Amino acid sequence: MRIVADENIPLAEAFFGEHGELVRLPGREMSREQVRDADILLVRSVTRVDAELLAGSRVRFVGTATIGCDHVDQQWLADQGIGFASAPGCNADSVGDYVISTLLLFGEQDGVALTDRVVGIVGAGNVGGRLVERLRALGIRCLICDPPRAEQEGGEGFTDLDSLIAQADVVSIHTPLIRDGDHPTQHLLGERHIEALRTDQILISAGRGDCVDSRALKARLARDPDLRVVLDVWENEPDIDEALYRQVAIATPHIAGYSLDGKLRGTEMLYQAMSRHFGLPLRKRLGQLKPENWLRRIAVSRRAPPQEALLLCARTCYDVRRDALLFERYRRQYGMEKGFDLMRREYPTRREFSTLRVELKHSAGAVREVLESAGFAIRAPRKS
Ligand SMILES: NC(=O)c1ccc[n+]([C@@H]2O[C@H](COP(=O)([O-])OP(=O)(O)OC[C@H]3O[C@@H](n4cnc5c(N)ncnc54)[C@H](O)[C@@H]3O)[C@@H](O)[C@H]2O)c1
Ligand SMILES: O=C(O)[C@H](O)[C@H](O)COP(=O)(O)O
Repeated sequence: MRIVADENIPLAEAFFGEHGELVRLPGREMSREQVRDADILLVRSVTRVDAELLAGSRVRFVGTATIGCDHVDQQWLADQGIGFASAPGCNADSVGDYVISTLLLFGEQDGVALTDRVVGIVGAGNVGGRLVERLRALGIRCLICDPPRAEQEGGEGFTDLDSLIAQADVVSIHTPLIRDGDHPTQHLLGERHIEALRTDQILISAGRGDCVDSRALKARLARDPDLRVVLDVWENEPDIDEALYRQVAIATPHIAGYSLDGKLRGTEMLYQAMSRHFGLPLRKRLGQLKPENWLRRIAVSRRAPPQEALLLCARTCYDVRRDALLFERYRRQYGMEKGFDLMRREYPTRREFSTLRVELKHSAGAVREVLESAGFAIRAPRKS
């Protein structure tokens, strides 16, 4: 078989190599001619997969190693009998790490404890839902706006977007890009909502760029530069609005989910789906191929102040400021459009909180509770 894969899918050779010739291509530039003779196409979110790319090709299976699927015309694939798989949840915890790093940073800057801020999560699926679990375990009050879930599960525990914006200190958006239907998310955070934000609120957007009306956001920030906005996703990536880039408090080039663990999970999920589709045996497992975190463990004593231990462990794994600084360096050196994608291609290895083993000399206590809630792997003596 001929397999065409985005060059940013790690371990594609290890997982798919035995099934045929593997051709690596830059995702944003994949053309009709390049994929015409492929049997399998493996993409990330930067390749538009539709009739224009695939009509008349030999492709029988398409996989996207991402959570988001708005770049794939799934109906067209189904109509053609082409198999399709995505990687639901693969990098959900990485996005959670990104948000927790951001909350810790602002908490430290403002001298405000994590638990003193109410966090409003818009879109509580794999990403937002898992984030809510971690934040609540940390003792943080969370509000959830997720109308499709509210409809299915009954309204209890859910709030509407207006009330969430009125009550939360942090508004964190984790919705997919949905262009039609009962609950579209394109410009979900539109001018009215953006105007309703208070200057002392924090807005985080890590779902898809089009979920926030960036023109309205730009206008608001021009009048109110103290409003803190964290943008990981943008309209018109990679050629994003430079004026907006300069206005936001933290700007990153769509890397919230870019931990090695999240990406590798995505590759393995596609391998499993592809094997099922073609009736092939599963010979490879991520456990055999995944590198260990080079920082294997960190030891914390019972005297450690829990919040300081959390800050230290979180920053040891991931600090969002590193990515904001790196993005600025790439932008200066290569310009926005090229710098945006180059940083993503050369992204330094980042590991999830869950790969850092925290050793405690005691079985229980506040430090353990906090670190476990944040998602670290705890090793402690058994309770006697
Ligand atoms: N920045 C990144 O690196 C990154 C990484 C992973 C995922 N994402 C994006 O985040 C999105 C969400 O990921 P997920 O794994 O949680 O997806 P998911 O499908 O598990 O959950 C999405 C949730 O959004 C809810 N939703 C749908 N329409 C809504 C609306 N109008 N208002 C509020 N909620 C609504 C759904 O009911 C669902 O619970 C992905 O589709 C992807 O676009 C971004
Ligand atoms: O949907 C996802 O999984 C994420 O947005 C993912 O991190 C996107 O990565 P990309 O396709 O941009 O490499």
